[in-house]
This record gives sequence, C-alpha cells and structure tokens, in this order.
Amino acid sequence: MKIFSAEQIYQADKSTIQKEKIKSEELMERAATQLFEWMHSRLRGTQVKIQLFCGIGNNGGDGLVLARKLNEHGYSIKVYVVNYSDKRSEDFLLNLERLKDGKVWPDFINEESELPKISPNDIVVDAIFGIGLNRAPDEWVGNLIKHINNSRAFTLSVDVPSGLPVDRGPWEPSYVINSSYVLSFQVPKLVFFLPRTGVYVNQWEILDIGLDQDYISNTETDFELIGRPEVLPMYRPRLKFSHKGNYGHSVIVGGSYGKIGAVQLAASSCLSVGSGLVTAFIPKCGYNSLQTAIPEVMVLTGSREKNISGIEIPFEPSVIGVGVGIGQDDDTISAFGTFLKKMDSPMVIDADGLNILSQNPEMLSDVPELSVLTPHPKELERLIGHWSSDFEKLEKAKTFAAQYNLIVVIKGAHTVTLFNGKGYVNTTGNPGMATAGSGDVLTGMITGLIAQGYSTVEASIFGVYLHGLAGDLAASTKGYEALKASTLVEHIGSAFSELFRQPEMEQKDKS
Ligand SMILES: NC(=O)C1=CN([C@@H]2O[C@H](COP(=O)(O)OP(=O)(O)OC[C@H]3O[C@@H](n4cnc5c(N)ncnc54)[C@H](O)[C@@H]3O)[C@@H](O)[C@H]2O)[C@@H](O)CC1
Ligand SMILES: [K+]
Repeated sequence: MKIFSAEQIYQADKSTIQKEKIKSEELMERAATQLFEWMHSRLRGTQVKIQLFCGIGNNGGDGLVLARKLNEHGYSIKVYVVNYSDKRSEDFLLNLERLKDGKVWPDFINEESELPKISPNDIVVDAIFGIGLNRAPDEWVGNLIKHINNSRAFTLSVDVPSGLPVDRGPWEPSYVINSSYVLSFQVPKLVFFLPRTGVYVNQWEILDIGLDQDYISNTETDFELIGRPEVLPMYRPRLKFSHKGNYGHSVIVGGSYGKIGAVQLAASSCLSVGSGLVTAFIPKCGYNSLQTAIPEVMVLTGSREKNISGIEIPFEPSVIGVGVGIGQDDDTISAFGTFLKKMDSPMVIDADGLNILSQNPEMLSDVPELSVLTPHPKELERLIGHWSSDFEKLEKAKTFAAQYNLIVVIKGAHTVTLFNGKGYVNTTGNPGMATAGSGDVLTGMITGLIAQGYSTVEASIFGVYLHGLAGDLAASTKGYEALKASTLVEHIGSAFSELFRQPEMEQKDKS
C-alpha cells in the first residue's frame, strides 16, 4: 500500500472533488460517515460519554459531522471547539451551523478557558489537528493535549493524532495526542511506523473514503507499506522437476570463538528459507559444534582456531552472507577487506561486517553493487552518523544507499528497506523478536532467497516480511519473552504456508 505525503493527500482530495464533481463538504460528509459507522458498529448505542474536541480546520469539521451523526443516533455527546485560530475552514463553519441546527451547542475553548473534566471512562474523539498542522501548537493547546493524555480515557483520533505532523518530527513531543486508536483516511501515514513518532499510535486502521483511484495508482510515492498483497507476487514457486542445484548454493562467512552460534542460526535459516545448498565458512573452533548442530550444512574452516584470517571459497557460490559473529580482530578486518576487493557479485553484510565497514569507510567502495546491508539502529549510526529525527535518519540512509548503490535494511519494529530512493516499510514482527540472534536469522533468510534467484531488493523486502511473520507465528504459541531466535527458524516453514492461507469463511449460525 502506498504511503502518501500530506501534499499528495491534498492532491488526491482535489482530484476526487474534480472528477466526481462533488463539493468538498460532501467528501467531508463521506469521511465522517465512515467514522460514525466505525463507532456505531462497536458501541451499538451504549450510553458512554463521548467528548469530541474539534479544531477549526477540516479535521475539526470531520469531528463536527461525527458529532451531528452521533447526536442523531441518541449518543451522549459533549462537543468542544478548540479555538486556536480565527482562520476557520468553510466546511468547518458549515458543519458548525448544521450541528447547531440539531440543537447541539459546542463549548469554545481558548487560552483563558478552564480545562474540561474528562473521566477515564469517557471516550475522547480527537479532531483538533489533522494533516494540516504546520507549526507547533500554542502552549495552551499543548496543555489541553497533555490534559487529554493524562485523563487515561480511550482516545480515538481522526486521521492522525493531533499535534503529530505527517512529514517531520513533532516540534514539541509532549504536545501530541497519545492515541488509543487512529482512524486514518484512505492511506497510512509514514509517521505511524517510525520509532520516535509511532509511539503516539497504539492501533490504527484505514477508512476508505473513496479518493480517486486513478490518482492513487498513478502517483509514485517515496514509501510503501509492505503487507501480504505486496509480497505474494514476489514469491517464486518451487517447480516439480527441480533439484537442489536450481535453488542456489549459499555461503555464510562468519563466526569467532564464542560466536559460532550466529553462523549456526544464519545457516539454518538460510536452509529453511529454501537455499538448495548451504556452506558455512568459519574458524576451526566451530567445526564440531556446527557439523553436529546442522548436518545439512557443509562446513569449511579457515587456518586459524579462533577467528577468520583469510577467506577462500573453492567454488563459485550463488551468494554470500557475511559478518555474523565474525568479530573485529585485525586479521579478520584485513581478510574481510581483501575478500570485498575479490568479490563482484552482491552479498549480504551484517553485524561486525558492518562495524568493520564503518571503521574502515574506504572499504565501502569495494562492496559489490546491489549488496544488502542489514544494520540495526546503532550499526546504522556508525555508518551514516547521528540523526536528530527519524526523517533525517531516512534521508541520510537513502543518500548513503544511493552513493554506493546498495540496499540498506534498517532493522526495527517496522523495518525499512531502502533502495533507489524508495523505502519499503514492513508490517510484520513483534517485540518478542528483540532477542539475541534474531538478526542472524534475517541475514540467513535474505541470503537464502537471493540464492534462489530473488533479486537482492526483493529478497530483502520478502525476507524481512517472512522473518516478521515467522516471529508472529512463534509469538502466538511462545509469547514474547520466551521467543528465541532458533524458534524463529522453526517457524519459517509455517510463515510460507501462512502467505497462502485463505481467510476462514465466517460460519453462519443456523440454529
Ligand atoms: N483528503 C482527505 O483525506 C480528506 C481530509 N479531510 C480532513 O481534513 C484534514 C486536513 O484539514 P486542514 O487542511 O483544514 O488542516 P487541519 O484541520 O489539520 O488544521 C487546520 C488549520 O490550522 C492551521 N494550523 C496548522 N498548524 C497550526 C498550529 N500549530 N496552530 C494553529 N493553527 C494551525 C492551518 O492553517 C491548518 O490548515 C485531514 O486531516 C482530514 O481530517 C476530510 O475532511 C475529508 C477528506
Ligand atoms: K486528529
């Protein structure tokens, strides 16, 4: 699903209005009807107190239309207009009159007003600011937002949490609504998925308000949300008359004394994702344990006992995954540098492989083009330097990826794969996956997909999605805390099956 910028959303809005020859107030009515139906289907007339806080723009207008509909259906409502400016939008004013026609008189809140009482049992509708926010809210509006957050009431945000800009970080982090649920119009917003801004969004859902489909499908976006519909077409089915030679020979280079497990995890996940053959290249100390742990994996060792000091692979591998558990011994660093110079087909680089690159940036130009780098935030910072917001991080990482023609996979709650100026935002995974070895599994999976003929960018997007899905399936039986990286590997098979599972038909109760 495409992730639009605020500007593109306004454009989609305009294009819908022109094409359908409707007025903007009709689009607002349509949007707010969706909001109302969402609430009504859940509340079914329950007499809970609903407090609606509406700004003076179109987000506030949506709130007023919702208030009118809730009132018409007998809900117990209280409407506040957060009067932060006298530049009221036309559709806001129109709907204010319509609300009054229904005998609902909103209270106007301004700088001097007392903060209204909100009980934890109330429902708050947050329609103060939408995507039009373009500067920090005034202090008194910020205080109202803090007051709503402190109330612990269930807070339903219209389109976006108020105070959260969609194309940058917030000016003042405490002046943003902590939403229990965001009902966002038509398209998801990038800020929902980034670590510093996603914290304001507990749950979100998209409401389809019928914006112009031609505009949506013909418009290129900088970011895309990756779910099942996006990865399914990437899947390459295994053929009946195929043999292991059709699915590539992966090599995992890594390991050092005490860190052979990293290679074990990467190699076994590489096999489980379907690589035809897997060879591990490790220092001698890991030979017995690795051969014993995974009989399917072939093992080559270097000349040293505890670390890698030279990398010789006596055949032409389909792809190489390098760096897991490799350590940063001086000889390992120079062996890695020589290896990069020698190789010209893309590889997957992780962990200490990345740390070596950040400490020896001259090696970056030897990394084969279209290789995949899989940093977690600390490793990324070592590579590209410090950032002050998620947006700056993404820009810097994009520039870095473009400079060396690489794919950069920024690991996190919503892993973002960056390639060719575009970001692919993953939707699978859970906090149980924040555990030792989880990244080694991802490296093995991406490597194993490349071995089978997936392009390096597809392998990254698909691998990240499957890795998260395996984690979600593992968490459904193990919970978060007990989830180990090896459990992830065990669930790779079910993750593939899950991709093709048809949603169960709803059973109709005939009794
Ligand atoms: N295309 C869509 O998706 C639709 C959008 N609609 C709604 O329209 C919203 C956008 O409406 P608007 O463009 O009117 O903007 P907002 O309602 O988000 O903000 C209102 C106005 O306040 C001003 N403002 C911005 N920051 C401020 C600040 N810190 N202090 C004081 N004033 C500030 C700006 O002039 C802004 O236009 C969306 O979020 C959505 O809720 C819906 O009505 C219908 C369709
Ligand atoms: K809002």
